[in-house]
Amino acid sequence: MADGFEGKSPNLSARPAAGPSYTTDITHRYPTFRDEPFKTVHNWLDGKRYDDGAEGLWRINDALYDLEDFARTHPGGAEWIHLTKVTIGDRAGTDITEAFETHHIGRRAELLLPKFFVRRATQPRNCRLTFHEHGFYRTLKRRIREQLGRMDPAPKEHSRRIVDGLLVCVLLTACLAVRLQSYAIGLLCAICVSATVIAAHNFLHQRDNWRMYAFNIAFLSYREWRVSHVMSHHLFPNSLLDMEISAFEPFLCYLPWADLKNSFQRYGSWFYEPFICGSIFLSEYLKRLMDSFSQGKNRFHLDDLIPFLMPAVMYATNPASIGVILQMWLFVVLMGSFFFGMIGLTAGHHHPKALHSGDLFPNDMDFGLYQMATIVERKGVEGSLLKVLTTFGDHYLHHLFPTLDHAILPQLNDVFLATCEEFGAGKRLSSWFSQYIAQNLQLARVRAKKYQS
Ligand code: HEM
Repeated sequence: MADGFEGKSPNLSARPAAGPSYTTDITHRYPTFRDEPFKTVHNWLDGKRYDDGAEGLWRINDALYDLEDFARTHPGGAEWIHLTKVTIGDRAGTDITEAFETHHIGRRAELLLPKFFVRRATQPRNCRLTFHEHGFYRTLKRRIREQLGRMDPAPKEHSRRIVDGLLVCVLLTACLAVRLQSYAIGLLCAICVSATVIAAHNFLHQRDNWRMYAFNIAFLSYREWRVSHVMSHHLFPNSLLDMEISAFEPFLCYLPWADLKNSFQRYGSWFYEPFICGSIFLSEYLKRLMDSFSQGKNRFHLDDLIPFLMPAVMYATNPASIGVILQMWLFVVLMGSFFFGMIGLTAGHHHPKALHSGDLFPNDMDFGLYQMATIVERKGVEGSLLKVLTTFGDHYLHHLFPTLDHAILPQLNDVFLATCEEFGAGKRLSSWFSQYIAQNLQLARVRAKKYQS
């Protein structure tokens, strides 16, 4: 099927004909559970298991593996492996090809893999993206691997110091804001909260480490983001599988599908979007609460207590009334969420020049070239690690190799740009202001475009 979907799908009658070698999304099947009212990570994982049909095992390319016993000793942490397998009815197992390819730059994982081989898969992969040996992604990965051997790892320490410093700033400004009952300092605290959460995101991509918990400071969960951001958004950006698109629907509709958004959604969203941004932190927590009650399964972990660290410190250091503390805390969380949302939604994907599901692109696109086509990077932060870390900067390289610390990415830039040139893939950059305008234009866009390399 070239331009339609197997299984459930929306009305695509308004789409231009794709033709035999073009497609409008990277998967064959319309993602199961995508349109459930609660866009939870558990629904996403269940839907992916159902659609991947990995025959009860883990799939990588066209082979099936049993990683049950390996999970405990996986150097990146057991969670990654556990998240990707749980059975649902007679469909089970997950295709982890993209996760495996992007999370292991060295050859250790690849050499270990045959130990867990069970059998060849009987069905083709649901995802159309390819990893050919001499294609863009694998070529770049080989060159990055060589470059990593020559690289200076010392700057990684700067990333750690930045997150530590930001955490201290959050707690200090939170206490001061309550003591002086100053909403101006509260606003400063909110900026620090947003910066801390974004900088901590660098660490949730890596092997388990304590700084990933800083991501939970204001109600988000590093564990859930390992699904909605790492496994969904990073691996399948701007596609139907991207939770950072589906989670905002029907309020913010970034896909250019005329039949899925009315004029109010296209243009009204320009005005109500800031309120949606302000509600991201709290609504994620509420969603987990409601999911726990409705499914009768506890979705909470000990680290979900981390958001209460801020009010606890406010209370411990101030004689102010509980009412004042609660008001200030709520203000900081709402404003922190607003900054986080505005920075995140304009970081690099929602731009009319970026490829989205519904646009036309080649059927067997290289994974790396697809990633390149879905990004328009915000310029103006390069050269400052603090700015890069706190604004989702260096978006191209980070998307392609998410486990690499942002601090070392500049050392890989030359090899990256040379490989891009060789494969005719250009970096696209845009200013903060034009990125904001472009994001609104993308909300309004309904006309599909054709991919051009
Ligand atoms: C869902 C799939 C998987 C994910 C998301 C994942 C994720 C990760 C992460 C985040 C790291 C740490 C990388 C770093 O901080 O540099 C890692 C390391 C590693 N993983 Fe995985 N992994 C997956 C599957 C596998 C499989 C199937 C194997 C092998 C059978 C494997 C073997 C390894 C090895 C050997 C390392 C250490 C890499 C090194 O030292 O070079 N992983 N993985």
